[in-house]
Amino acid sequence: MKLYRGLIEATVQALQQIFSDKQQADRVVERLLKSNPKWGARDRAFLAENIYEIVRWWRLIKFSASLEKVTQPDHFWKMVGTWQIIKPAQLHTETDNILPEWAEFEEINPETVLSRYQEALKVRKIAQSIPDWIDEVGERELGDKWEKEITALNHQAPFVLRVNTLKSDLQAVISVFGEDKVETVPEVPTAIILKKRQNVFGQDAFKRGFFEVQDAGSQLIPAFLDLKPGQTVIDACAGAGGKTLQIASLLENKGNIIALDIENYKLEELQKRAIRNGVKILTTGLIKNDSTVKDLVEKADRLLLDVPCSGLGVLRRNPDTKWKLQPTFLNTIRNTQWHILSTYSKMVKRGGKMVYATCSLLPSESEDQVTRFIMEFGDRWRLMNERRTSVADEGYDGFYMALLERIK
Ligand SMILES: C[S@@+](CC[C@H](N)C(=O)[O-])C[C@H]1O[C@@H](n2cnc3c(N)ncnc32)[C@H](O)[C@@H]1O
Repeated sequence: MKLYRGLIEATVQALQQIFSDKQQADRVVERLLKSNPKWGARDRAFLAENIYEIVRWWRLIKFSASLEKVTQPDHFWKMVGTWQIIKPAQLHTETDNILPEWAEFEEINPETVLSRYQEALKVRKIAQSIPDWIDEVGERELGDKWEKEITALNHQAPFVLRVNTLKSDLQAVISVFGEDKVETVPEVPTAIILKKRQNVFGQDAFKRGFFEVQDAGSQLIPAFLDLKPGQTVIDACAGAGGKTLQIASLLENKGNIIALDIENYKLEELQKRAIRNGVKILTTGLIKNDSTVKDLVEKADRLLLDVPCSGLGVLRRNPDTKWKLQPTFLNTIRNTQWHILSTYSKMVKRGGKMVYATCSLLPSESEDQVTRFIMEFGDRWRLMNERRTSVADEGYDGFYMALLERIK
């Protein structure tokens, strides 16, 4: 595709906001597209993809561009120009890689770039474009599996919908897009993969609550809770409620859902989504201190702990996480996860069940936390089932889920 100056300027600006101003990539892209409604579908797709791919391959591009740091506007231009040169090889596309004769690209020598790129491919952490410390943690915790997972995490994620069975059904949502435009997922009966990315949020079917956007692997987590209509379910880290809404579907709108979080704006968003989804059994509660949890001791038939985590399992969707995560955050978040697991679990009734889930590939945030829990509380709890989804082998995002039963 011919490079249009306006689009490349917008790309440079967006990257400055992400890397210099530390803004979230998805928000930057969303704002950029909203503030330029006249751009056509092709330009919008080019921009979003170009920005995400540059963020994903930042370290590889920086090496190919022979840049030590990227702080000044000319560095950002060099990064964007360098990406256009290596993009066909990196993404196996047929796009040409000849740069326009713009002053900002004058100093880029394509031959040097391509030779540096070949060198980069020999070193995993540069070829896979990850910080040293993430490569080290990944290898230490996952061993041989790390390389194939991180390789898979560097591909664009599929675009997946969850059919809201409170308002619609699989066939009806498929017909909104057309049989030939979608794929289904045998293991996940409410998941539909759109073969081509598109803006679904303007669709009438979305506004009427027939579907939500949710990865198929994520849809396995509420299903893991072994839900029955009529139960009281607490979703203790509900966020904006992707999984809460699915829980309501699985309960067939019968019973009670109490959705908690420490961030009020997320619960407000959940309430809006719940109205769109036709959810009638939801109460939300802001966790301000331990008393919220104390008031709910032994109230839940089912508890979902979709705990905050490193997000390393969803790097395909949030590639900027690689650059924003700090090693110290891992320790802090493991402590938070342990606090949530060891204290929030008291909200489950005797005979009730809970699911502990993360979107991390790391056992230290997942399996190890559950092992510690069973070691400390094994007289009251038993581990019933555990599942890890593989990005490389199954194509889902990388989730961990454990189903535990309170026996006493
Ligand atoms: C992985 S996200 C949840 C995603 C959500 N369940 C969904 O499906 O969309 C983790 C959530 O935990 C919340 N959180 C962080 N610390 C918490 C705490 N101590 N207690 C409860 N929620 C917490 C965060 O605000 C965040 O919304």
